[in-house]
Amino acid sequence: MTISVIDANKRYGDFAALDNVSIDIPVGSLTALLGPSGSGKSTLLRAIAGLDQLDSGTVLINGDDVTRVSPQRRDIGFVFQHYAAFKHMTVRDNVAFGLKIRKRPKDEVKAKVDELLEVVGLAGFQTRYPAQLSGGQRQRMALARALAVDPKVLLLDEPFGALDAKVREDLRAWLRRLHDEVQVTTVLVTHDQQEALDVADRIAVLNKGRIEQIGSPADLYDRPDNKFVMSFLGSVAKLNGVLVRPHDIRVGRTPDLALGSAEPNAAETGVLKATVKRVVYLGFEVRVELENGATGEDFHAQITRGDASALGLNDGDEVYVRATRVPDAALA
Ligand SMILES: Nc1ncnc2c1ncn2[C@@H]1O[C@H](COP(=O)(O)OP(=O)(O)OP(=O)(O)O)[C@@H](O)[C@H]1O
Repeated sequence: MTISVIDANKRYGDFAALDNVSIDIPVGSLTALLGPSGSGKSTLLRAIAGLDQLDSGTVLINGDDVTRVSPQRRDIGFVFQHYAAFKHMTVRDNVAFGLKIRKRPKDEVKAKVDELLEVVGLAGFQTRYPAQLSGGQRQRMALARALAVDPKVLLLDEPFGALDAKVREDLRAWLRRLHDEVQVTTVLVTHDQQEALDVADRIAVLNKGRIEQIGSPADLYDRPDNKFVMSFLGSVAKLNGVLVRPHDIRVGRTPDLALGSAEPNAAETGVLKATVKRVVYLGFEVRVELENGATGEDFHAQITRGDASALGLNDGDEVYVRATRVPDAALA
């Protein structure tokens, strides 16, 4: 179901948690709300869920104005970072909860729960209690519970926030597959740009209660609208005041590395002197950690293994760098 938020405003005292926010979330998409702490992500999600009232603005779900409809009647599944499972209930009963209160027939409940536990990879865990699950398994149980009532919309507020990096990564991949399978319109709140790039097909970047940009991960990464989006989504280096991506930096032994190049924007940063501080081999790519000769600032360039071995870089070497590509936003 399409979700539209139109001109949403929410203030806490003088503070604008949402400042005239409008967003369309297409049916079946997995949209990430991404932004730093306090940017308004959870406030926007809670407004979509109906858990908080907006001061002004409208929320439409599939064209219906639900702005004043209670959360229970919005057909929404919700999962928070710290999911509160019913400790005294088994996994099966936790997942069945929403169906039971809707008084669905017993065999239907059992079939649905078994199917969902299969989908979330918890088949065989039916009779365990939440305390007997790992953190990642508990979050998957929470997702199964949210999906049990066939919500029109699934809202996830940092659902993997409390878990360690490896488990987060596994769950991200899993959520992506689940979403491809179930195709429920999903909105995920995260402050982790890697998570957003990894899992979402659309990302809305929030900053200070406003939406800076909405687009596909590739759009935001390659064609950011402004410096905030550029810096928030991916690493940047500052060369002569211009923001560039580390893989758009060329490293050479001599200053003439800029000559004879047809690459656009090459002149924007000019050629800078830098000192190699460390060379880190990351597999296919090599990260060259550098110190800007003019400003003393640290930055890094990401180059191929082939280029690195051709250059034969050592710590302490003096090199020259320049950008091969500068997004328009970096110059604005
Ligand atoms: N009930 C409240 N009373 C007062 N201020 C609030 C309340 N809820 C949220 N805020 C403020 O509104 C702003 C936005 O909060 P919100 O939770 O939406 O941010 P967020 O982007 O989700 O941040 P985080 O990633 O830290 O959860 C914050 O500055 C927060 O302090």
